[in-house]
Amino acid sequence: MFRAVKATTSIFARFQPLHSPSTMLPAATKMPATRSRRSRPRGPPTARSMASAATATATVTTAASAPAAPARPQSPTRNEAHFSARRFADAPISAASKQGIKHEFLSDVQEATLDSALKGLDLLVQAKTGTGKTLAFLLPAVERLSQMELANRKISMLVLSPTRELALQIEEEAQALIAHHPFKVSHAIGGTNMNASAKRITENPPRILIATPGRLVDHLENTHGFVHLFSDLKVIVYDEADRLLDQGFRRELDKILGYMPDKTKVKRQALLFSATVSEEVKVVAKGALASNYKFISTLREDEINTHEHVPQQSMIVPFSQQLAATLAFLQQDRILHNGASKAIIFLPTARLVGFYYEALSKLPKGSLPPLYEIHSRKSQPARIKAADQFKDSKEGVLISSDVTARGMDFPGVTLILQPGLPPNSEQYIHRLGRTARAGASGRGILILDRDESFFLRDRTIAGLGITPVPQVATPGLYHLTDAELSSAAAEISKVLPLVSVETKAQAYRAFLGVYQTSIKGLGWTKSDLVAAANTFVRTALGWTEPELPSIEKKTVGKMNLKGIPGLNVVANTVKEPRGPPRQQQQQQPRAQAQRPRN
Ligand SMILES: Nc1ncnc2c1ncn2[C@@H]1O[C@H](COP(=O)(O)OP(=O)(O)OP(=O)(O)O)[C@@H](O)[C@H]1O
Repeated sequence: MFRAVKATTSIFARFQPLHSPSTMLPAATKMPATRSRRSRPRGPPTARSMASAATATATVTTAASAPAAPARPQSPTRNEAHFSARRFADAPISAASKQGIKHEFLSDVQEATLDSALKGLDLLVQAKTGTGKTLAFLLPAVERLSQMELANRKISMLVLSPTRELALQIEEEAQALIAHHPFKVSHAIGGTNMNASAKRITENPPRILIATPGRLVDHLENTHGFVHLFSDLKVIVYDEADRLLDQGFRRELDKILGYMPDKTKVKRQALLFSATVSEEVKVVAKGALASNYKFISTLREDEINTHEHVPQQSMIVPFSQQLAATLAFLQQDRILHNGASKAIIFLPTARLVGFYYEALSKLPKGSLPPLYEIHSRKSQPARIKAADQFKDSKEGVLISSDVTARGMDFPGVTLILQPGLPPNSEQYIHRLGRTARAGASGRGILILDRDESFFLRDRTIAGLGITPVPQVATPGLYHLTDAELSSAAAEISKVLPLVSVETKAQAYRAFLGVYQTSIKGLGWTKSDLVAAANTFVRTALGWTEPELPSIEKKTVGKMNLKGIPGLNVVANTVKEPRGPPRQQQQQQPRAQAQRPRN
């Protein structure tokens, strides 16, 4: 088993104040600088890490309108670079692939897997978020295809992705890699026109297909000739393998594999990659792997978890103040990264994303960087547009559900905010992994109500070194004084009346739906849940109507809250509201069917 030995020095110097503030607000701050190329024990900074370091070294001046300045993080981070000393130029790969790769050194996971993958072995691979797993599976697979006799007009490589955005991102990376190969790549993802993708794929079959499971099953079952395209499949990749193998996708995966050629007749390679691979996943994964498969982890023996190198903090505030705390941290991040603050706020459901987005958009113009919103209730073109705009933005705030929590590579993200209970420790880690990618730095803050604080005692989470957000300015940490929280709360109280009643009602129902799945951990009874939601709607969402938002009888039943007093239960509407098209629902995992959509 490969276990990489990593450089222990940070590629970033500590945050250093340039000079003291001459006013109440600090004047300027120097952000982390990269170590000189000479002093790097391993590969040099890449274009991307250079770019993010350049951003990070910008001098920071506070805006006049900004709140009291945060203490400058003195970077307790030991943000390691995950690059090996092996150059792509020296790797046993084709000139065509070399031309398509823009990096100089292989990352640790690329180095650790290349030789085994080139031999055609099945692999189960675990490596930290943002360390180049995509190229680690694309490169050897493309190399092997380039040396094989391939049947004409067949798909030779299938990459499965749990989300549409990730599928498109993988396609883009594959496109760059194969630019000098005689291969084509295409996608099959939900939320797009089924007939158009059927035509595109069957009329001109790509050598590589990137697909989300739901849409792929749809094509296999309904598109004439589709199954036949896979009769010579050579490689199947499961990106975010643990997610694909969990209950939510199990049925789709079984169907997909049922349509693929018999492995004993057509030999194919399986590559399973993720940042989180639990012992249970290892057991389930065996079903997708040959018996002589290799498990490769680039985590060191002493690394208890995947992301402890990103400084993380937690803040306990009542539900009613979580939005205000979120705003205060966004403002601090803006001061710290003058003109280059890129934050993501992760929320557990589409409706709560909608509420945060609407509320924050009502703040006076210029209060925050541009806001973007992504969740499953947005149309696919709107999701793609928001993801692209946030990727390309110099500064911005993305408010998102978990549809972007895995795999998405948004450059230069400085802060991950997680208000409210994350679904589980794996999801916390993947969300956090949207920052500090490819050797860059970044931070995370988890904002919990006291009742949600049990999450911090989860075995994995407890091992991550999460430190509390101090209530006084403290070097090296984001902080939140009572005055700052009150000031943000005052700003929020002005915008809540501007948020639509429907948005608030939907967020209220989403709260009930999400928290009912965690009442055991929260130590709540069903009555406690209803009481918490009823307080939440008035204090956090600013609901001022005399009657609470209504909930249909059938929804109450689905939430297991029948007979619990305190809800405004109404009869079911006669006609079922029309759901989104079938393919748009396919990423909704079955195991979470009781939870509201994300
Ligand atoms: N050898 C390399 N040198 C420098 N940068 C690299 C290298 N390989 C990949 N990258 C860049 O690192 C970033 C993260 O890569 P990628 O998205 O593949 O990470 P990942 O490990 O799959 O992350 P996640 O676990 O979040 O899915 C991308 O911007 C990619 O272009």
